[in-house]
Amino acid sequence: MTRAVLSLGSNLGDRLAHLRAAVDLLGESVTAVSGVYETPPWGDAAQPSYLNAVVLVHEAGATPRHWLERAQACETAEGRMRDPGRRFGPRTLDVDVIAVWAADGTPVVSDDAELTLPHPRAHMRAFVLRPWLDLEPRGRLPGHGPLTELLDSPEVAADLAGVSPRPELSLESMA
Ligand SMILES: Nc1ncnc2c1ncn2[C@@H]1O[C@H](COP(=O)(O)OP(=O)(O)OP(=O)(O)O)[C@@H](O)[C@H]1O
Ligand SMILES: Nc1nc2c(c(=O)[nH]1)N=C(CO)CN2
Repeated sequence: MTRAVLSLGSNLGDRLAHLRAAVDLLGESVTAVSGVYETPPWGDAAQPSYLNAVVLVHEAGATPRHWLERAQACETAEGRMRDPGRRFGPRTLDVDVIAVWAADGTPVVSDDAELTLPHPRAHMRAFVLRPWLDLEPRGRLPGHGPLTELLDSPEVAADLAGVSPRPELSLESMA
């Protein structure tokens, strides 16, 4: 069994439908789905706001690369286009692999550019940490510490002020 945290984001088209499609495609691997949050764009301000959520996934024998492939399959299914000139630009669906744990609970650490684990920018992103906190109030980002402490850091706390719950947009029924 490997366990992973995946983040979902969308700021183009029917944002909620893209998030729902990801939960649907991940299917029975999904064990928990966070609330949906409206979040200001991070890293590239000139774009629409995002809807973000986090899912927990489990699957017997799944490798870290399996989770990357599942994430990328979701993005492809939702028509994700890459603009090489705009690293943090708008997208129909972004699915990032935030962290993966081996069967014995050990976090996977990787500096491979194809799959860096934990995700190298997750600790700076209120749009990842806040939805994850819904699911694991005592959660820890491997190598960085408790979610609560990361959310309290000045940089993340400033972004957190702009992160708004959208309870009317639940993904829960999709799990
Ligand atoms: N933990 C990870 N999760 C997802 N992709 C990763 C990860 N580590 C490395 N990558 C690689 O990053 C590449 C770019 O991914 P992508 O276009 O989704 O980045 P991005 O979403 O624009 O930026 P960010 O990763 O900061 O959210 C992918 O081809 C993938 O191989
Ligand atoms: N609020 C928010 N900002 C982002 C997001 C995202 O999912 N949410 N994803 C990005 C991809 O690198 C860049 N910026």
